[in-house]
Amino acid sequence: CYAHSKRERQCTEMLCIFGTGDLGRSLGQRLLQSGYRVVYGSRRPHSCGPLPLGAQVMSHVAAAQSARLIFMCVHREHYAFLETMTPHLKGKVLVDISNNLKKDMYPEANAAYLQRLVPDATVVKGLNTLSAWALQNGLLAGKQVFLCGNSAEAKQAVAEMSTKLGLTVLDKGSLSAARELEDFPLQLFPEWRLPLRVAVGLTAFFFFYLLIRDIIYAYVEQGKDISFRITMALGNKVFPIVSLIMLSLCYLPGVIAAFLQLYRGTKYRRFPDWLDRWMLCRKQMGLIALGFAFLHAIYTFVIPTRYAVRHKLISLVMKNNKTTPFYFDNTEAWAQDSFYMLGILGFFLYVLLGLTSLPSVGGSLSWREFNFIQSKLGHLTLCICTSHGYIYGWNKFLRPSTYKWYTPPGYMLCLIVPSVVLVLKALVLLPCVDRTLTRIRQGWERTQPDEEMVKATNL
Ligand SMILES: NC(=O)C1=CN([C@@H]2O[C@H](COP(=O)(O)OP(=O)(O)OC[C@H]3O[C@@H](n4cnc5c(N)ncnc54)[C@H](OP(=O)(O)O)[C@@H]3O)[C@@H](O)[C@H]2O)C=CC1
Ligand SMILES: [Cu+2]
Repeated sequence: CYAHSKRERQCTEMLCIFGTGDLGRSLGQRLLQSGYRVVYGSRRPHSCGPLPLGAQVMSHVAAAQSARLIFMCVHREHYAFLETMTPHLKGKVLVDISNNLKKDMYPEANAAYLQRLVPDATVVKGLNTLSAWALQNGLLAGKQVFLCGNSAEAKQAVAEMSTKLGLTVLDKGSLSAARELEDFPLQLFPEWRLPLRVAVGLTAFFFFYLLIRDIIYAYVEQGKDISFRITMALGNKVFPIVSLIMLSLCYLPGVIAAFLQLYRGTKYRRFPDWLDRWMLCRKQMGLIALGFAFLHAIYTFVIPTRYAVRHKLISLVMKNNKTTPFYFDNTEAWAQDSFYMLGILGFFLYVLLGLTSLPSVGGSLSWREFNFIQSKLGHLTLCICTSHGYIYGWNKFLRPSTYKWYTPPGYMLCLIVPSVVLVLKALVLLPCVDRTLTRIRQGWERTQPDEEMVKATNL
């Protein structure tokens, strides 16, 4: 290659791929499209099937000699063949892309094993979160890949190549991180696990609670069979309750963290693990809350078409027609209309929050805009939805016409949790508290002159 500028030289750089399987072929095709030259190392260079146009194929040894960067697109089980050719791999950079089928399948990470087999080469672990499918279909733009390795220079070479393919590279440090990297593709929604468990737990709890309280109790006590309510009415109680609690749980760790920082007077100490984990799944909590709010909205829309509700309304009107005239009650109108108004507003804000949590939308906002929407509007949403809940409770249990001697504890719970969050948030927003917190978050104690230093310089 006689190109002069560094750029041109890179463009025609020769890269080597060991293995002509799915991943090898897709990666080679992608590299060729990005302007690299590609040579394959194969056990059977003459019968390895169709390869991307423009790629060469040779024996492993010959291929290794014509490039410095070698991608290992071979399963770990077959690495042993490298042992016989270690002299030809001296000084080469071996990129280990391999994955395993299970966690902890082998005592050491694949990359560590490779390094042990070929001690004179430099191993870089990475790109293993890519798939042959994504490579082939060009779904790479902005996708994040991880690298780790002991040689900064080798990592740099792989990172440059990855950037050229349109990938975003994240350096995970030395080769000892290989294990972690190999576990990434085996993860199953890790950040969704906790929120989903909480949601399922809450749903189950409130479902059975309401089943016993509303339906079984009515049957046992009054002999009334209202089991049809399981289908709609029960769900439309469970969903808003779970939604509201999940939304509060999404904002609770934020205020706890603020109080912890206030208490400690510093932001330089790590949060306890449980709080860390909780903070990391706030987005998922919020999205699940949005899902339940959606269900609640849909269930509410069909109420007027429900047989039981129509029947109740019609008999009410007939009863009123016969006896007393049907008065228009202003208080009633206020109670009902403000209940719906808050519900609609709350739901609208909910959706807005959900939209801005999408990476494509959130990414286009400035930090301040994002923070404004997620924190200020988020707490406003919580406030509106909680008020919606309070008015519901007032209509249902406390108004003179509907008065019941007690409010069900399950219902209270769904109001207590968000109320606590809101009160705590209000405390944090008090000017004096807010000022202290801002100072802590700006790391003010680090900017204070160190007393010892002052003394020393005075001396
Ligand atoms: N497929 C994918 O989407 C991804 C795969 N990976 C990893 O890439 C590696 C390759 O995967 P994939 O391409 O799907 O696998 P394939 O089975 O499709 O290809 C493996 C290739 O390895 C070579 N090979 C097989 N046996 C031996 C042996 N005994 N000695 C030397 N070479 C051998 C063969 O090439 P030849 O006949 O030319 O020698 C074969 O084509 C794996 O470690 C996998 O974990 C990582 C991320 C995604
Ligand atoms: Cu509602």
